[in-house]
Amino acid sequence: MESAAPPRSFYAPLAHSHRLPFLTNLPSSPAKTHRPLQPLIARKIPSLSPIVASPTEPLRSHRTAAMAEASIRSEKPKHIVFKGEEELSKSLAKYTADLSEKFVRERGAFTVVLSGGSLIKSLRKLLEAPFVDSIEWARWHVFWVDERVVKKDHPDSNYKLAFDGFLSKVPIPPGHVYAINDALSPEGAANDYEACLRQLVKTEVLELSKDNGLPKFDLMLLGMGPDGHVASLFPRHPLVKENQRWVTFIEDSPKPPPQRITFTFPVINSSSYIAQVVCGSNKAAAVHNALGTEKTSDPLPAAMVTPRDGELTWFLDEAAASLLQDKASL
Ligand SMILES: O=C(O)[C@H](O)[C@@H](O)[C@H](O)[C@H](O)COP(=O)(O)O
Repeated sequence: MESAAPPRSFYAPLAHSHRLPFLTNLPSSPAKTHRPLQPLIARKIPSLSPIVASPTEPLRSHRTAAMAEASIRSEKPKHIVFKGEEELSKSLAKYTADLSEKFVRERGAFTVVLSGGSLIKSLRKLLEAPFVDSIEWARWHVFWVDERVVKKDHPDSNYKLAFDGFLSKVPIPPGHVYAINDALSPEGAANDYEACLRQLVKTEVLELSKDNGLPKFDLMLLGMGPDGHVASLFPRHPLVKENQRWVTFIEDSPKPPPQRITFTFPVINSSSYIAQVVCGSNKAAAVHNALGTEKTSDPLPAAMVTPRDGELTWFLDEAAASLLQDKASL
């Protein structure tokens, strides 16, 4: 039995009680957004297994056309439940490092898409041994699945969140960190970001899916809001149906701030690997709803994450998984 969809609004206005110090030297151009703080470390890690506790095939490459077109899933995606966020973050680091090693070996680059929110904190184990020393950071290319249209030094900026908590601590080349142009309107920033992606296809940093001509990111790291939104694609918002644009914009986001840009579902679902990282009891109802297999005409955005030819894994803590039937934790 499915739980009812969570109520429409979970979002009280944000209190900006403690503004963080302004960052300096953060140009608007996507080509130069980030300063590496450490020398490059390029030692390869030995071959590692694809992921812990993998109950299904590592990569679902033989999905039927009908399955690929489905807007809601017809099978239960892989999910892993951890006792707590600490255990989850260790596994997420290994999962990410393994995929980094795989894609760097296979094609010399690793395209990683970040979201905002608590995900960034859950990436902290990548900053520790053995991962910090073994990952080929110079081969990483970092994108955002969604971004708030604010200046890069604003406390609401997903770029700032990721820079302060993660990117400033690893030697990813500045030109490989693709932040939005924060001088533009939401529409302008979405157009600019899409143009940036199209340019990266030309230079072969980004691959295209052979079957649908959309960019195929190696790894997308998604969070989920308590209302079941992913990226800036919110329940019952028309943008969840956008299927022409790669990147679009929203000016009435129910979660503040209202102006954002976001990848669309066709692009999200063209990824090779997607990790849906969710912690906390306030998300249990949405997790239960999204991981259900019953078809509904009004699926939560989180249930619309259905990679066409890739692998989706949910990383859950016990609290987020508390309403699931099969919630044995690692
Ligand atoms: O910019 C944003 O608002 C995020 O990208 C958003 O999609 C986030 O990932 C979820 O709201 C989960 O956030 P929490 O993990 O903080 O709940």
